[in-house]
Amino acid sequence: MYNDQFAVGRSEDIMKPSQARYLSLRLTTVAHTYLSKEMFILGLNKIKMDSLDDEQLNDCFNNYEKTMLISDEKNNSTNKSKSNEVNPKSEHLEILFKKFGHKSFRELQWKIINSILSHKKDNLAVMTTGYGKSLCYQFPAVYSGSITIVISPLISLMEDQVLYLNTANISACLLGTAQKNHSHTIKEIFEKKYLLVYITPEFCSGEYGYDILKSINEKLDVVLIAVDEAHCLSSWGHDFRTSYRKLGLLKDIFPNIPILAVTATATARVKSDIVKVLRLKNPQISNSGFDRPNLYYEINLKGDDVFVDLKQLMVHTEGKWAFNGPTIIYCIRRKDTEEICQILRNHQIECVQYHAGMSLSSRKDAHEQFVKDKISIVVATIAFGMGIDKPDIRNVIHYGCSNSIEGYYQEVGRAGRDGNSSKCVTYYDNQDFQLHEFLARQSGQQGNKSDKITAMKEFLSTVNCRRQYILSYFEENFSENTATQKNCCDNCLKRYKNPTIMYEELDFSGKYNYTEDARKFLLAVQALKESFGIGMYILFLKGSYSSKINDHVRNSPNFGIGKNKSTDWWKAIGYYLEVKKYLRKIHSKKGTFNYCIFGISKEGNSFLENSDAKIIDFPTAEITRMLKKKPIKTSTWVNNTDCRTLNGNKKSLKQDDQKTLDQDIPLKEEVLKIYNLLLNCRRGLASSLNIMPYMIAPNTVLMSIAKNLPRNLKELQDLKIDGFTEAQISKFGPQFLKTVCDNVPKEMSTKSIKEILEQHPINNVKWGISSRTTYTQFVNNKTISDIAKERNLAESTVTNHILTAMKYGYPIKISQLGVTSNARNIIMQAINKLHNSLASPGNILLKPVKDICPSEITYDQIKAVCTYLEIRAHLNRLKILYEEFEDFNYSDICLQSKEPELMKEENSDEMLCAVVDEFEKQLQEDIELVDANNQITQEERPVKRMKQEDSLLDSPPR
Ligand SMILES: Nc1ncnc2c1ncn2[C@@H]1O[C@H](COP(=O)(O)OP(=O)(O)OP(=O)(O)O)[C@@H](O)[C@H]1O
Repeated sequence: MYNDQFAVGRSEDIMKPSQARYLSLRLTTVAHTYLSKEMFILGLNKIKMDSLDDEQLNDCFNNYEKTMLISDEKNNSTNKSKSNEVNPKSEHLEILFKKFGHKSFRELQWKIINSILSHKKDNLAVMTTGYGKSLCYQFPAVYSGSITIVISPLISLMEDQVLYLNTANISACLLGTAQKNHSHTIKEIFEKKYLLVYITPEFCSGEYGYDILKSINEKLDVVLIAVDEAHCLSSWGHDFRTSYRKLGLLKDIFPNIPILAVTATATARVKSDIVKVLRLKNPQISNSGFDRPNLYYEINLKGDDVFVDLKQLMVHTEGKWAFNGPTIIYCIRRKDTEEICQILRNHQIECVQYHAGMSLSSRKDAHEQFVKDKISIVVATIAFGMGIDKPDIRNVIHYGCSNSIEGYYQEVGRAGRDGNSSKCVTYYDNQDFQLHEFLARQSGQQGNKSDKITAMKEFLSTVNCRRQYILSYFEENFSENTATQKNCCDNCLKRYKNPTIMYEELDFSGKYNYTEDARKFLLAVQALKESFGIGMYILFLKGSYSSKINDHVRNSPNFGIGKNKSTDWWKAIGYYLEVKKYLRKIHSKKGTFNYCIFGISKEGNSFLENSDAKIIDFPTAEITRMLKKKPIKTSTWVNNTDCRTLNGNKKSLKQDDQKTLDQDIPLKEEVLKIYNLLLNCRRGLASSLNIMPYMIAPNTVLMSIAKNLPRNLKELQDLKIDGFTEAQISKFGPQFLKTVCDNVPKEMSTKSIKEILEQHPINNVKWGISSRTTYTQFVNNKTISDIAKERNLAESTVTNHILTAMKYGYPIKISQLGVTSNARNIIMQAINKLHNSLASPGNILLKPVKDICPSEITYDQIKAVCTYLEIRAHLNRLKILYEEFEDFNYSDICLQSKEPELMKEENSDEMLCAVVDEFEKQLQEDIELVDANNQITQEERPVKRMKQEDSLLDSPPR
């Protein structure tokens, strides 16, 4: 049986796995040498793909992909020599900026677009949520003036895109089997009125649709066929649609037009399915990776009170609790969505409910209220899924865990599509797993789903970086060197706060010794002949009098060996042993009743047999909760390892990481005020035009306007704000400008530090010719050592010149002076330790600071930090609103004392908090002193350090 549809399940008529494996590997070898990817996949089909197990199939693809990668790299390096072809030309960038509002292409976007426009190549692109897949198929149409046909699974998604494109003056239409005005739209398509034609897969495969598409191909110029959410065509994907399966006919209709298949997630099996079903010819396969550095992952056990749990993520403002931005709360069951909605409403919190049991019109209504910013919380089952194009969702909360990492990744992927920091918080308990397992048994897909649930358990209980866990789960070539950051997940945040000194039972590296507990548990399993579920083993360990335990078992020498620990403790140990595969799960069936029992795995047996074997590992979340806390000495000098160096690999921040950190910077009250007014203005515009607010302008655009306060169209255009197209500026710019002009009195504008320091110079700053020369060279990209050599000066003299320039108001980034955030923290802690203050650092002696810092901290780094502190103190005393240096606040990230978790947890990063508190206190005292001298009342005084605004779009995940 040569199977055409290799992804249809396992055939009975199979060859032996070893045979299949041999063949597949052989084929891989042959493929490396002779075959295109398409041929390779077809070849694999012929050796009865369904006879391979997952591992074998993955091996095949991994081998193949590795070879492809190597040959791709080779090709790339040869291609790069013809570099004219590789880089976008000015005409591409012009269209990109005018029509889409972006200044440059993201790396894969251009690679794909170029291959379509220049080489008519088929493409399969796996790009993480928010990467910018749509540009890949929209740009070729706009650039070439020819049609792109886009096939997408959801009408609502297509409607949104059509609306958005039309708002941006890009002509687009939608054709679906259920659409009215068909004939009129079709007539307009043939009149060449549209560049983008969105169609449903059903329309495409119907007879009528087929004919229309055929004549489009014959009569019009088509540049590309795009298949969005392409994973839907694979039954191995998580959203299989039968209508997608028929999309192979696209190659019959458009034999010479390139196809681009895009999706956010695809395993090797799904990718092969896509290539096969769509009959892609020697496709270029691109993968953006799965990293979402702007997402913060946090996992908690459910508490006794839902509202108390949710409150942890809210802020209290104007007498009400609220999340800091649009929020989705996912529940496993419909009835949970009802309950949680009710709980929120009882606390006067507005929310809408969404699940598949609601009528279509109520679902549509709920969806609309959420995406149109009328209501900011939706409590939903996972039915609220694909098609949510809202870019500014700040929180995705799971009240009840997902049943797979794939599902979790998709669900949390809805957060932060605009690239801004967003939180993904899960509350779970063991009943969630039981529920998922029950549902898996009901669906008859127990084996596959059960493995996925186990992986989810591992993710929930891991004590390592969760971001790295996700990446290692999806990425075959994942390297543990992927940079983490202190705010990428709860585990990293905890590690950042140094957990090793927080619990008595942990060793210095924060690990727990599981050996004794694991041995006891496995002995219980052995005593009960590996025939029961976890509950029964716990009864044995606890020496229970339950009638379920018979006398024979009761007489076992190990009966009751776990009496001294609680049932919850043993449950947690049981789950740990399951996740770590010391226990093996056995699915059984009695009549129609499906159940699971646990036996001892090979690893479990070898552990039991070797009395010297030890299990020392990080504690799971459940275990951590039950550990005894240990008081922390407040005077401890915590030289925290920056989380980025977790694996001992110091890595510089990636651009996106930097972006996440930059968003942590608190904003001035005036900026927030204008920003909120602009949000209102946008809401009004959206409602009158009946479109989504983000189609008018993304939040980031409004924030940029609020920060820069343009007063006329030219000033607005000159800002060249990313994501604000020419069409949007001309349509909506005037309204935003009016909002700015009506609300910002001219004299209230903030001043640059340079302006302020010119009028109010810092005492004794001499801005001589030598300093000026150095500064000019420095801004012309010469390094400190280059300048020193060229001018025959000591490097420290050059650094002094640059610091003088800073005191004179010239914006210089502290990072340009070689001061990393870690070094800065260490120096600030040292200064605070010696001077009990950071607010008046004028008289700091450098040597004592140097003496208590690690040896790698240099005098020049200390001088730089002192200069920053000196300028800040000076500005704060003047009490004039100022625009920050580009990364002036960067040196202040650790001074955000308003981190809820940092403040909430006992024994938290005490040293840092002490620094923060001291700094704030001193600052307040200084201000009060000046106030008293100048007789200025509190009300008159402009606020310098701004409060974290509740509705702030950029508020950092903590
Ligand atoms: N080259 C670019 N430069 C800057 N921003 C970009 C660029 N390309 C896309 N974006 C922005 O990225 C965001 C996400 O784009 P898009 O909706 O196309 O992503 P996506 O990959 O389709 O995500 P999803 O899987 O969530 O639908 C949008 O706000 C878009 O404006």
